[in-house]
Amino acid sequence: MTIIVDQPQFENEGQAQIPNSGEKSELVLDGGFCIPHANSFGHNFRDYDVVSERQESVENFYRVNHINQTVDFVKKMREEYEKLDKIEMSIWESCELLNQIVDESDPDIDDPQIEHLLQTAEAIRKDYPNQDWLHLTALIHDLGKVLLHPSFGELPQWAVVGDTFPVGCAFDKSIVHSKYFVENPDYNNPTYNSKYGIYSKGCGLENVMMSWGHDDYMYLVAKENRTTLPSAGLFIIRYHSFYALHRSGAYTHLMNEEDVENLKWLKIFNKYDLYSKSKVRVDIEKVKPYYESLINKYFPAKLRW
Ligand SMILES: O[C@H]1[C@H](O)[C@@H](O)[C@H](O)[C@@H](O)[C@H]1O
Ligand SMILES: [Fe+2]
Ligand SMILES: [Fe+2]
Repeated sequence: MTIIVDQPQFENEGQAQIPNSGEKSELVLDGGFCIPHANSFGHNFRDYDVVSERQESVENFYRVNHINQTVDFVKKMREEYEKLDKIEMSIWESCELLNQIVDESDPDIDDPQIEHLLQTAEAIRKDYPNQDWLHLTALIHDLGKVLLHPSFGELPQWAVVGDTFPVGCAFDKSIVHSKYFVENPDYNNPTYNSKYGIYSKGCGLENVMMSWGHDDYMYLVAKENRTTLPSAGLFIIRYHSFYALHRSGAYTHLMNEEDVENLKWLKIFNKYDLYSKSKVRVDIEKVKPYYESLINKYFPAKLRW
């Protein structure tokens, strides 16, 4: 299959690997996908400053998030959730659980999350029909938001949703509402507030501690339950909220070669994650058998969470 790249920043970076087939081919971005002009509230996507009914609460969300996401907090969360001792549940069951949850950080959507999962997955499936791992990645990318549910410790919104960023090195200006980092205890700590902080050039994102939330948690669940998804799928799950990297190009000095390859897929995925958010409903019962077959292919029947 030969498809063409239409995004300039990829032009000189060589060709991207199709993880499942092992063959090299060119990638099409937006394989026909139409990017809408406005979100479901009639505003631009990811406009965090426009006056809207959600602006104030979203800004307040980021204030609390930026103050509390510290190196110590992330270490504690990783230790707690690595145990995977909360519940046993299938992927589909967790999709249904997510239906009760609304994300307070998102200026573009206030629908139940299962709509967003299916809208993303169906949109990407249409443009990349042969990449079934990408369809499943889209379906599960936000499942880590179950952390908001009482069975998972009912974490506060600031510890589950919103954009993510590295802790242990300087907070970048491109992070949404970055002014609130001045109140973060790590902000004035010389060990943590330089460009590299506790990291080194090209150390690889897997060695970087990200702010704790649904991305890192779902990555952990998928990996520890031995998913057979390719590394690009796991990368998308783990870094899809890292807008400072995939949108603004910050923190690239921490990436290694594998990150550079995987980032190409994340950039493709992001278009569907962001711009498929709409009021158009997907017929869940109709598409369920297809996604169940993918879940069986890439995951065990029950997962430890
Ligand atoms: O508010 C949204 C939402 O929480 C998404 O799930 C996350 O991936 C985005 O990065 C964030 O901006
Ligand atoms: Fe997300
Ligand atoms: Fe999402």
